Amino acid sequence: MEIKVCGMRELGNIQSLIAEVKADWMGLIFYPKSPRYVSEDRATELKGIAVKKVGVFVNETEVEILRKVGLFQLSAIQLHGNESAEFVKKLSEQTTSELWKVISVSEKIDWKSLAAYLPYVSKFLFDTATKAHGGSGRKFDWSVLETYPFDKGFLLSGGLDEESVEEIAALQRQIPQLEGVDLNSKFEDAPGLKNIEKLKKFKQKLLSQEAI
Ligand SMILES: O=C(O)c1ccccc1NCC(=O)[C@H](O)[C@H](O)COP(=O)(O)O
Repeated sequence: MEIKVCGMRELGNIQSLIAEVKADWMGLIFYPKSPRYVSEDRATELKGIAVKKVGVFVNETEVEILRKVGLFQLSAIQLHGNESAEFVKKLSEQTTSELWKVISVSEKIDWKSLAAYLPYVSKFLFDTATKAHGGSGRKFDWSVLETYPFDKGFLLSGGLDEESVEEIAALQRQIPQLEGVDLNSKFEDAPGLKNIEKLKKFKQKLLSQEAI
C-alpha cells in the first residue's frame, strides 16, 4: 500500500522522511489559508528532492496550478476544493502530472457524480469534509466506501493515525481499490513538521498487517 505524507515543508524533515520512512509521496500544500502552506521561496531547495511531490490546491486557477507544477516539479496535482469535472478535463489537456480529485465526505457519496471525473483522474482521495477543506484530524465513516463502484484506485485520508492500521488493512482486504493512505496532522510535532518516529512506526505496523 502506498503512503503519502502531506503538509511538509522543512528540508531537514523531508530529508529524514526520504531516508527513514521512504514514503511514496509527499504533499506540499499550496492553499494560503492552511497552517501548512508552502511559500514560493521554498521552490529551489525542494525541487530536486528524491520523493514524488503532490501539490495540494483548493479552488486554484489553472494558470497558478500549472505554474506551481513547473516551479516545484510536481508529479501529481491534488484538487482539494470544489473543482468540476470540466475543470479537471481542461487541466488534463495541459499537463502530464497525475490528477487526483479529493472527495470530501460528510454522509453518503453520490457515486454517479464522480463518474464524470473518471477519464481524467489517476485516483480519488477520500477525506473528511470540513470548512477548512483538509487537515481536520478527523475520520469520516468509512462504511460509505463499501459500495465503491469503480476500478479506479483511491487513497484514504482524514485523521489517520497508528491506531487506524488494523482497520485500514481490513478495509483494503474488503476493497482492493484502496491503494494508499494519506497521513497528516496526527503525525505532527507542529503544523508542517512531521514526527519521523511516529511515521516509521505506522509504516512498520502497516507492513506487518499487509503480511497477514
Ligand atoms: O492539511 C491542511 O492544512 C489542508 C488544508 C486545506 C486543504 C487540504 C489540506 N490538507 C490536505 C491533505 O491531503 C491532508 O492530508 C488531509 O486533509 C488529511 O489530513 P488529516 O485529517 O490531518 O490527517
